[in-house]
Amino acid sequence: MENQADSLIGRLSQSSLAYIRRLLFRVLSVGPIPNHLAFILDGNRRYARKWKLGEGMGHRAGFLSLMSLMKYCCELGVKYVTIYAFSIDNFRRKPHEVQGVMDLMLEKIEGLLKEESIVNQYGVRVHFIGNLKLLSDPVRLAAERAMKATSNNNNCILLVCVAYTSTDEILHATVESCEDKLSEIRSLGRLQNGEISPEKCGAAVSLADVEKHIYMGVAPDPDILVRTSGETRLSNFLLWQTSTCLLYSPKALWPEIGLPHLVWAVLNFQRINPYMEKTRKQL
Ligand SMILES: CC(C)=CCC/C(C)=C/CC/C(C)=C/COP(=O)(O)OP(=O)(O)O
Repeated sequence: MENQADSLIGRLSQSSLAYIRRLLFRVLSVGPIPNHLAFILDGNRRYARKWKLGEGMGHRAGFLSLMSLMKYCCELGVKYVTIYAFSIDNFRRKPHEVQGVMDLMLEKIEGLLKEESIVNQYGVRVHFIGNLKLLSDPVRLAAERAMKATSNNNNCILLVCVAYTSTDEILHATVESCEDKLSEIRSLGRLQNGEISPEKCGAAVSLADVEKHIYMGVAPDPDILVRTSGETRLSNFLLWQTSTCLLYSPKALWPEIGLPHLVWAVLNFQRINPYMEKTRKQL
């Protein structure tokens, strides 16, 4: 009886919170809503140390925050959410730590495919972005399955950057653009002696060619980049895409991030949006 009463109170408080959130989002929607939010999930290990949790528990708590935030973003009408889940440099961490994050990732990607997951409840399409060849077979295959299974969802798009760094992304896009250009030149029969200098090929490559091959080409540039734990570095994340975006670095560790941070970020975006629009037009 007591348990039933507890769960009824729990459900009621959940639904009143959801109601207050809807009202809040309606007020926020009077102003412009960002189309794309990007997050650097910093501070998971520090959170585990702060609360004397076991190793890996910080990343687990971080995943829960990610799911709540994803839900709020969908409710608010944000179309794209990008997260820096694992950088190429993170592979240099202690092997058991890398393994811990990869095991968690595999478990959570499989969880995303379940019917009751936020991805399915909110119609989220998932993209994995980065040098996916660097992932172990089970993680890469799970990522591919998730991309395929959610490919018809179009309410909101979650871009998970794994085995990603911006410099690797730019290098990869540049090489592919040069290869494209080379085969284009070859097919037009413009090669006299079968050789072309790298300088000539490079000169023929345009900005649009590179952007066609950039991993993040599936999304517009972010409007806001949030890095938690008070750090103000970009750490090789979305360098190509953040020239005009608002940066916000709350003191909260990633597992502590919540609705107030999202609301604050959106209010700041709304305050500077007229100026940002002008800068974008001048580019
Ligand atoms: C399926 C899916 C999307 C899973 C995501 C799982 C998740 C929360 C990954 C975060 C991994 C990571 C290296 C975060 C950075 O915190 P940190 O370890 O650098 O912590 P610190 O800043 O305190 O050192």
